Amino acid sequence: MSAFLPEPSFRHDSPARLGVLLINLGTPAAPTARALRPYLKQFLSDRRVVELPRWLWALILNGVILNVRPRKSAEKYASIWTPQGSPLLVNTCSQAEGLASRLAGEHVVVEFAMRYGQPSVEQGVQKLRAQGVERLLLLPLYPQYAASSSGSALDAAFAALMKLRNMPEVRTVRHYHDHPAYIAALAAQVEAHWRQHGRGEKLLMSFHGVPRYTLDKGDPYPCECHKTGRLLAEALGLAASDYVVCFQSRFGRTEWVKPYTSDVLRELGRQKVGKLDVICPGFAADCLETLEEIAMEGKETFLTAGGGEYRYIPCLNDSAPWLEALASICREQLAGWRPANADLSARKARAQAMGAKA
Ligand SMILES: C=CC1=C(C)c2cc3[nH]c(cc4nc(cc5[nH]c(cc1n2)c(C)c5CCC(=O)O)C(CCC(=O)O)=C4C)c(C)c3C=C
Ligand SMILES: [Fe+2]
Ligand SMILES: [Fe+2]
Repeated sequence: MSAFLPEPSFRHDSPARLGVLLINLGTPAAPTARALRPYLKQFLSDRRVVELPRWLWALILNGVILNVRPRKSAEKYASIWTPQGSPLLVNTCSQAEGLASRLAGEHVVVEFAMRYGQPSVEQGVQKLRAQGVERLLLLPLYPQYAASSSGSALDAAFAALMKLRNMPEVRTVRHYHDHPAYIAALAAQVEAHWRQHGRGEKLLMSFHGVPRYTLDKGDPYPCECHKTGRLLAEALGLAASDYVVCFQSRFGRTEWVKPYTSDVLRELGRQKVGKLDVICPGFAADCLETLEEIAMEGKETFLTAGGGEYRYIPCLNDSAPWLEALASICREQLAGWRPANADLSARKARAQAMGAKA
């Protein structure tokens, strides 16, 4: 039997179609310990995510984490689950729909996939191939590059491509942390919040953390987070003392990049900050880490420490400025591929002209 997947039967002489695959992290199928276990096993077995020696990590993961964490995480997921499902899945799906409708007139098809869980990256690649996509843009939805997020998403896409006999041409967006359209969409999100609720005393920007050793080994992630923070502050006209960049979601016992969001929230509470605005610029879509850890737990930490009002600003989700930004990021990458399409339309026009003569 062939090692390669059968090719979909589309016409090879039709115009080369462009495709975009949006890739996000993934989410369990249900907010239950039963669904969390395989999801966490897949996620935490990724060697891009945990870099401990394999044998040691297998002992810790199977012996401790997978016996304890699924139940605890399931409770957290249950607190944010919507009637349509996991917020991350719902938001990513509507981003894909919004992007597809913006690019539909440009012969570009869009699918989304999840690095862990469903719909898988392999399914995403196959769906695009089945629609005749010969030029494929891979777009991990993480604005800042980390080996454990964007790197791993691209690994999964390349692994899926390895199984194809007839590979498409491929481009990747490895990050967009300083893209003007992304920064403008974030600024628009904060400004809309300010218009509704008034301006807070400080803007806290919380990014997902990574282990400190990844920075020491050359991962650019924390630097990209700081750059996003600085550019957003500039776009909003904030002074250095008006905002703070910090890192959330610490996992395990090793040191992660600092300052930790929980420590900063406690400190700002102690300082009796009256109105704190909180945004998570590193998450394109609201999810467990933003809705539970930041909007709920973070609020409690701040208020318990003596803080005043805690105002969580939603992620970009399917806001119009963000979908426009996403479409621009795609168009820039797809641009170099267009001349070939133009050739094809010229060929089509010639064929039509010849048809008209006949
Ligand atoms: C084990 C270490 C982890 C690293 C490294 C890590 C990096 C990382 N993660 C995201 C984005 C998300 N992570 C989410 C959940 C989540 N993250 C970890 C661990 C690491 N992440 C765990 C164990 C979990 C599962 C939930 C839990 O049990 O607490 C999510 C939310 C998913 C959802 O369904 O809502 C996102 C998004 C980035 C961007 C990143 C590196 C920069
Ligand atoms: Fe994570
Ligand atoms: Fe978390």
